[in-house]
Amino acid sequence: MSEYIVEVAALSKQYPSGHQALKHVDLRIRKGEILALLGPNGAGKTTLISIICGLVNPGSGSVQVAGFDVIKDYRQSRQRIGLVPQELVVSMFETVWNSVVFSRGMFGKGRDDAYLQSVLQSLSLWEKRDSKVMELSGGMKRRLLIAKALAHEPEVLFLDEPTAGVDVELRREMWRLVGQLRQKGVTIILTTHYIEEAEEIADRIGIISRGEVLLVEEKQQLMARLGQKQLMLQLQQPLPEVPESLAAFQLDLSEDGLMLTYTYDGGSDHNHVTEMLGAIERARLELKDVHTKQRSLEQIFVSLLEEA
Ligand SMILES: Nc1ncnc2c1ncn2[C@@H]1O[C@H](COP(=O)(O)OP(=O)(O)OP(=O)(O)O)[C@@H](O)[C@H]1O
Repeated sequence: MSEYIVEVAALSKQYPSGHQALKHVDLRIRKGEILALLGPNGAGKTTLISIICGLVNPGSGSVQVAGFDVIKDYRQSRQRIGLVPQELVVSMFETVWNSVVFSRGMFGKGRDDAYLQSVLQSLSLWEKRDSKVMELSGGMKRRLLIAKALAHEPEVLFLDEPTAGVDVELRREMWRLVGQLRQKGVTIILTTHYIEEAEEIADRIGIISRGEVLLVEEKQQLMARLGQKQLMLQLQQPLPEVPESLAAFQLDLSEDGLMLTYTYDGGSDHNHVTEMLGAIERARLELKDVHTKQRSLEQIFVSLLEEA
């Protein structure tokens, strides 16, 4: 058995308009991971997800889900996938309960009311089971989309911008659910414009720009490799300028003279923090407080896109 649940190889897609939305994309998604796909508007994320879910025809290349080709073995591969789309695609006159029953049936799964009840409960929709979709609030409709995507017990869940326009509380709730699903072994792929979210929740980060995958890397590794760190030293007494003996460390002195900042490479084993602190002591500078700051995923993302 392969350790990958989704395997995309040499995938290219040109829309009839002539727009090349994907260029030779290779991507392998591991069973049970949470992969966040980041990229600016129009980068090709939705196109990629739609091809994996069998909704858009690939131009060239191949896509397999659990070993099944998304074209040749469409039903087999699609059965394993739950998709939470960006936009609402639900009949407004249907009740909540009927719409999840329908979603389950669509993939040939036998009826299992106890399971569907647990899905609705985990999304705080059980009380609304007899309500029509049009009677739900916007946040509830979004949760219903997730319930529908989970109705047939998929192995892989795609969440395309799940938290766009969603309030903070619901967003928290969604991430809690994503965490629970992952514990059950569900693989989760999400696209988001909220990079702090990806930073918090993802195991790996993929960055897409102009139809190309720029990188796919473990989040921890990416943060360590590209995340500069800063050590900030708050002084007891203001300094008029950085002392000569500390020049080698290229410290930055704040305008009020009370803060020295040392910036170093967070991923390198060879930083000079210890030497710098020794030099501070020899210069007889008294410290009031010390704290560190790490460059965020958002800053890393922006600079990677600029480079590209
Ligand atoms: N059906 C279509 N016909 C022609 N061009 C399309 C079609 N769908 C998408 N595109 C184009 O393909 C490119 C990629 O779009 P896609 O929706 O995949 O991007 P995205 O990364 O999901 O963007 P966003 O973050 O805005 O959702 C865009 O330039 C878009 O205009």
